Amino acid sequence: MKIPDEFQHLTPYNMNSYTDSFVSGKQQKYIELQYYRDENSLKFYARVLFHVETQGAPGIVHGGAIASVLDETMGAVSFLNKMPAVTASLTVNYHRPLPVEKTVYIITQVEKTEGRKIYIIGKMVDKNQRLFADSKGIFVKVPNERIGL
Ligand SMILES: CCCCCCCCCCCCCCCC(=O)SCCNC(=O)CCNC(=O)[C@H](O)C(C)(C)COP(=O)(O)OP(=O)(O)OC[C@H]1O[C@@H](n2cnc3c(N)ncnc32)[C@H](O)[C@@H]1OP(=O)(O)O
Repeated sequence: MKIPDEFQHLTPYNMNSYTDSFVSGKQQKYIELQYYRDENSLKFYARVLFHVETQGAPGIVHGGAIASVLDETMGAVSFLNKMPAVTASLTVNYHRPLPVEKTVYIITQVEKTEGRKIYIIGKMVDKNQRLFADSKGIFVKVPNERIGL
């Protein structure tokens, strides 16, 4: 199935359930973000629109903004799979410049786990399946109380 069709079958995540995040919280006005869950898979999804305030070079979304959203969407997939974890390492490949004010879609998934390590991958594409960035990271499971749960 292709994005964004795939999103039509997903459950929108209640964005008011946690509103303190720098990336998705209520204080953040420059990135429009909606998360989605798929009850039947280990994937997590986001629809994202970066406003002009997130630009680095004129008209182009700052790579750090892209990395932040990928990081959180990757972290969220581990939480939702009941593996609270923190980012230990994150690699982002930027395949083409992302214009501001353009809607893109993120899919993240757990690739494998090894002890406390969770290997997570992500990708960001537009509605035509053009790849803007992809990512991989190692997240390390930590006790709930370490992250305020
Ligand atoms: C719920 C949905 C809501 C949706 C809506 C709201 C979302 C709401 C937010 C939710 C999602 C958060 C999304 C953002 C996620 C962050 O941004 S987390 C913040 C940034 N990251 C951090 O602060 C982590 C800082 N680092 C640390 O705390 C510690 O170094 C670590 C990573 C816990 C590891 O320390 P440790 O516990 O002492 O463990 P250690 O024995 O050193 O390592 C364990 C294993 O990991 C490996 N490892 C450690 N570091 C590395 C590394 N850098 N590279 C590779 N391997 C490593 C070790 O080699 C070891 O491997 P094994 O020997 O077991 O094979």
